[in-house]
Amino acid sequence: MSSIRVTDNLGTTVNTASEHTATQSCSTRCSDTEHSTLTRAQLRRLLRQRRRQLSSAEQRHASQQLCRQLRCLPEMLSARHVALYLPNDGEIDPVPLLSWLSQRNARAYLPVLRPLADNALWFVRYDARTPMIRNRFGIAEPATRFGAHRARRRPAWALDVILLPLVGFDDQGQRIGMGGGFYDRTLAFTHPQRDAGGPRPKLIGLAHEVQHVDSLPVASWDVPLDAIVSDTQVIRPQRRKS
Ligand SMILES: Nc1nc2c(c(=O)[nH]1)N(C=O)[C@@H](CNc1ccc(C(=O)N[C@@H](CCC(=O)O)C(=O)O)cc1)CN2
Ligand SMILES: Nc1ncnc2c1ncn2[C@@H]1O[C@H](COP(=O)(O)OP(=O)(O)OP(=O)(O)O)[C@@H](O)[C@H]1O
Repeated sequence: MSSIRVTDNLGTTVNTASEHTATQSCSTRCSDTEHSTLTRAQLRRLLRQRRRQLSSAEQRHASQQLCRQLRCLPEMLSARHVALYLPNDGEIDPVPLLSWLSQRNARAYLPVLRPLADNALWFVRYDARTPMIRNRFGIAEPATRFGAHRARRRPAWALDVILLPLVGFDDQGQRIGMGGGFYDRTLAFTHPQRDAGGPRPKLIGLAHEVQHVDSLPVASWDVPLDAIVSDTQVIRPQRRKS
């Protein structure tokens, strides 16, 4: 079984022993050597815990740094239709972009859990007048009845940029999300094995730098990202071959 060594910027070392397990030990910054086996679910829990532990001041600063970098990306500068998200569970906050998008006459969209329980997303137009509800995970989203009108949403292929919330990411552009597969299902048409060359949005993952690990296991359904932006850097992964 191959083992991938994963070191993150907190000094935690994770060796992924297979697609589903990872071995974690503390290196330089930890005094003791602790070994444990991490499943994908455990890694998700660890990284979610880290982002939740950031203080409000750290969150605010990270959000400012994130948005400063996003405002310089060519994809963002040319975008007319941009999907983002309202932060939850310590996610890095892209909301300050809303006023910038509006000044540029670009439209904003939010993910909405599709009502027919197929675990995929709609992207529904969002502004100050949009009626909101809480979805089954407690995240605010445009009301389902509002999004049910086709004119108020946009198919994923017709968006210019989708900003995706990440739970973890690596230098190769791999990501893990909340574990529902919502983005992977919705964006499966962009997968290198399915992509027929039609229009597709640029996929930009957003996360705090504390969610950065050296290497994540790849699942066959994972859609590759065009870029990842954290509070400190922009990563442009090499496009995966189909
Ligand atoms: N801000 C934000 N909005 C988003 C997402 C996201 O990741 N972030 N999503 C991205 O997909 C969708 C919602 N997906 C989610 C998937 C799982 C959980 C979650 O908290 N899962 C719990 C289990 C909850 C339960 O089963 O009742 C957990 O893992 O602890 C939350 C959102 C749509 N909107
Ligand atoms: N294109 C797809 N078609 C069907 N099932 C899928 C697809 N993509 C992902 N899934 C399923 O979704 C589940 C969760 O996938 P995964 O752990 O990769 O979620 P995630 O990437 O963390 O979540 P998200 O995509 O919402 O950010 C997996 O069990 C997988 O079988």
